[in-house]
Amino acid sequence: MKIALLGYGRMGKEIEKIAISRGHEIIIRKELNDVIDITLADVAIDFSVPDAAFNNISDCIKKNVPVISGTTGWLARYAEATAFCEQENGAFIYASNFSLGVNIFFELNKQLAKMMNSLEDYRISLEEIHHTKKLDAPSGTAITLAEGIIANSKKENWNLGEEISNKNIPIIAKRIPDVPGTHTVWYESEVDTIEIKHTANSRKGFALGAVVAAEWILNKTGVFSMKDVLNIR
Ligand SMILES: NC(=O)C1=CN([C@@H]2O[C@H](COP(=O)(O)OP(=O)(O)OC[C@H]3O[C@@H](n4cnc5c(N)ncnc54)[C@H](O)[C@@H]3O)[C@@H](O)[C@H]2O)C=CC1
Ligand SMILES: O=C(O)C1=N[C@H](C(=O)O)C[C@H](O)C1
Repeated sequence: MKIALLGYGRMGKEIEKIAISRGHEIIIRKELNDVIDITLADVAIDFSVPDAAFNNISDCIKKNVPVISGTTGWLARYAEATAFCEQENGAFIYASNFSLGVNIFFELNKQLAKMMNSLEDYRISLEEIHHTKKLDAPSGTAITLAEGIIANSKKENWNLGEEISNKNIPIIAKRIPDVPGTHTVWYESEVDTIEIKHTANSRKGFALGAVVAAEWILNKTGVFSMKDVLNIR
């Protein structure tokens, strides 16, 4: 496949290595306001910055190039992007986290939320730890985890910080140099604690998942998720 990388930072470079090792070619490495001809690519992979993701994605959809996006922090415009994709008969996947391990962790988190739903003695909280260069907080992955709990419990919303009520899920965001991404969900009572945790050891798992998604979306139209790509049911 001929791949356009929209964003050639830490993730763009990691994706390039994996893509080449799987026999693909990187034909575009877009940074900032570079002018590119996206139609030269079979597929585009966007790991850019929150302010750029929506325009990068809509440009691909407009020009009929399937697009994978892992950029976080732009989700206020996600519904607009999916509506545009449906309207234009495009192909689009967004995932807050492309690693296989985290996508399994998402399902575990939903199951645990269902099991804990009626146990009122447990206080829930979420923590995400990332490197100090990360622009957004909380992480996209922490938001997906919180949404998974909300869909399967009496919780109604999440908030950044330690504030706790019956209805909310507090998300603590920590920034520590060089941490690729660690997410923990806690249920704490007076007598014990249940903890589920995912630790990324490097960015390789995110990059591999993004390339696998790019291979999968070729010749498809529609809005998909990593659940579709990985066939998780
Ligand atoms: N979904 C996932 O599995 C993962 C998502 N991420 C997310 O991916 C994004 C990128 O992460 P990193 O590579 O670590 O950041 P980075 O800061 O190393 O790279 C972002 C790059 O985007 C470039 N950029 C700025 N404006 C642009 C534009 N208009 N078009 C194209 N590129 C532009 C920047 O110059 C920079 O090189 C972040 O939002 C991060 O949260 C990161 C890891 C995994
Ligand atoms: O910025 C990062 O690095 C990461 N961002 C994603 C997120 O916001 O969840 C995924 C991963 O945790 C790394």
